[in-house]
Amino acid sequence: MIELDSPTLIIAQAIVQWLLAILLMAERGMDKGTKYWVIALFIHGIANLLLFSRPYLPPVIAVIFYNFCVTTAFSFSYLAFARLVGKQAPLWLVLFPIFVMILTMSIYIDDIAMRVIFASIITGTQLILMAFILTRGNWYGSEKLKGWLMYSTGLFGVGFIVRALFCYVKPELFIHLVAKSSFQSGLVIAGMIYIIFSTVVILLVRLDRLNKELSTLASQDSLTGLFNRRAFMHNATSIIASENFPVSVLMLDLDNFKKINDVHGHNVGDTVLKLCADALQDGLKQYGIIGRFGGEEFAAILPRADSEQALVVSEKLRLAIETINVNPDIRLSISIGVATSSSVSSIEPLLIRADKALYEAKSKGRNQVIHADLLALN
Ligand SMILES: Nc1nc2c(ncn2[C@@H]2O[C@H](COP(=O)(O)OP(=O)(O)OP(=O)(O)O)[C@@H](O)[C@H]2O)c(=O)[nH]1
Repeated sequence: MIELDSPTLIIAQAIVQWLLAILLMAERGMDKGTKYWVIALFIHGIANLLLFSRPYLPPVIAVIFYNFCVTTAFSFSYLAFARLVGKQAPLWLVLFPIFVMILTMSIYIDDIAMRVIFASIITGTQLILMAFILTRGNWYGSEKLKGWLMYSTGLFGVGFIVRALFCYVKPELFIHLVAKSSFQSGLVIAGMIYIIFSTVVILLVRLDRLNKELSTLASQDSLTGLFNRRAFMHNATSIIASENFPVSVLMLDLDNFKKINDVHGHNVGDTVLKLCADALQDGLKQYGIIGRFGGEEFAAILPRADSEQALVVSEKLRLAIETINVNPDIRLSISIGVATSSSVSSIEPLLIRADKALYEAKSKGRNQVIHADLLALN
């Protein structure tokens, strides 16, 4: 039967680290942060293998190369954590601990207590820096997960610093304690739990980020960056459901856009669409939301805007399009149909009325704003 003594656990930890690394590598399109974490796991595994084989290895490999592996693995872990919050770690912060570790291990190759003190200070500092970097930048994921990852990493870091102090004050007691298998086994098990936990957190954060990217892609018009029809309808429905009355809806359509495509080409047409979308969004920012319905047609909803206010905003938008200067041969204009209501239960009737008003604006010569209420009067 396999006993849970520390050498067995150390090998088990190496296997867990390599398995986790292989599992992460199976993911398609690994991002940089995950790559760094995979490298860290692999190197940590090598370090554990060296620790396991320590009695059979020459001191240079058993001590110096082992500690080099540990520090390098934590440097890569730091890089991975920095990426989790969208930051890039400075190179010196990655290389400096490795340099100090090799130097101190070489100097104190025959002094186990000093080796433990320096190795613990370096590892502890690296872990504390890993916890600290999580407080910077932007975290995409649950705050609870961030808290757990930050505190467990920081706690491990502080644990290593305490270990250094303990070893400095009572080296003989410390070495006796470390040699005791149950204490050592406990440390290895805690390390293993931490590694599995942090790998899961890294995966969950990545999943969260991918989800956010997907939902942005699903709601955005790829050319203009405005809401697409589906997302606009969803948002407009929420605005109406919250009874932000009176509510006004605008249907907006660029005039003679086909001519721009025909004369200047599709690429210029695309540029015009982007410029117009930016101008419309800019002009509407504080009043409501806008979406691209397709082609050169847009729709906007203005919560808590009566007819008068909607007409003022629409006129502002019409003028904004007129002043766009793509090139001297292109004169832009837009026709806008407006509809207002104080008690609708869905956006569809408003869209139909605004569309009728837009049709009227087009047939009356374009480049104008017409409110649906005027149609009813005629
Ligand atoms: N460049 C570009 N053109 C597009 C895009 N989507 C639709 N179009 C073009 O937009 C043009 C719309 O033409 P029409 O519906 O006749 O409208 P119009 O020329 O603006 O005329 P009015 O609306 O009556 O003023 C068509 O030529 C479409 O090919 C796009 O994403 N990019």
